[in-house]
Amino acid sequence: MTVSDKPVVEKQAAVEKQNYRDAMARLGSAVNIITTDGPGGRAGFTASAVCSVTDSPPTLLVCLNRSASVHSAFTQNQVLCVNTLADCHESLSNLFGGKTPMQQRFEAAEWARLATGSPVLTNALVSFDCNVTQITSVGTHDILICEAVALRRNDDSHGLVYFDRRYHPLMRQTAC
Ligand SMILES: NC(=O)C1=CN([C@@H]2O[C@H](COP(=O)(O)OP(=O)(O)OC[C@H]3O[C@@H](n4cnc5c(N)ncnc54)[C@H](O)[C@@H]3O)[C@@H](O)[C@H]2O)C=CC1
Ligand SMILES: Cc1cc2nc3c(=O)[nH]c(=O)nc-3n(C[C@H](O)[C@H](O)[C@H](O)COP(=O)(O)O)c2cc1C
Repeated sequence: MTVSDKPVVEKQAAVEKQNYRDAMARLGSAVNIITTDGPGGRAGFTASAVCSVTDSPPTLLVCLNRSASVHSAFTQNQVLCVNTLADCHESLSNLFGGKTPMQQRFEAAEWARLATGSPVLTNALVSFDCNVTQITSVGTHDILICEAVALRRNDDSHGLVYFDRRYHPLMRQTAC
């Protein structure tokens, strides 16, 4: 039997936007509510485009569409909190991912503050309170490079994954 070691690749002149989104929908990711407060006002939005960059200094990145209504608040304030959602937060994620007025988004949950003054979701799986240290534009989005200055964890919560355009609970292994 002959086994080809070459993967099957569909040749295309260019990757269409819709094909790209359909492909990206197959990458499962954590869901986060990114918040800010300061001179630019209080704001928050749902984001799956969040990634760890380096632990020295502790740095993550957040991709934010420049056409989002929250964009100017984040670039003016230069601080943000990444609140990673737990399995109970599906409706909160939809609220912060839609066209809902800002006050209505924040009224739906309880918030605290850590070092930067950005709203910290009290029952988030984990919260990273950050200073925005660099902003780089790529295509439609700004990549916000963020240095964590305070952390808060809820070690008993289960996780939430966004995969195939739906939310899925991710259960923590419990001792038995
Ligand atoms: N990175 C982003 O800006 C993301 C934006 N969204 C927005 O949330 C809404 C619902 O999304 P879905 O139900 O997942 O269906 P969808 O078909 O719009 O997106 C499928 C996947 O493509 C990627 N994606 C979507 N819009 C993108 C954008 N403007 N820039 C870069 N990547 C993008 C994401 O990985 C997303 O999970 C849409 O309006 C979408 O634009 C969702 C996920 C990520
Ligand atoms: C599951 C999910 C993930 C999302 N991820 C991102 C993201 O990573 N970056 C982004 O700019 N927008 C993302 N969005 C879209 C924003 O949440 C949405 O555009 C934001 O609420 C701004 O909307 P507004 O202009 O009505 O305020 C996502 C939406 C959903 C539902």
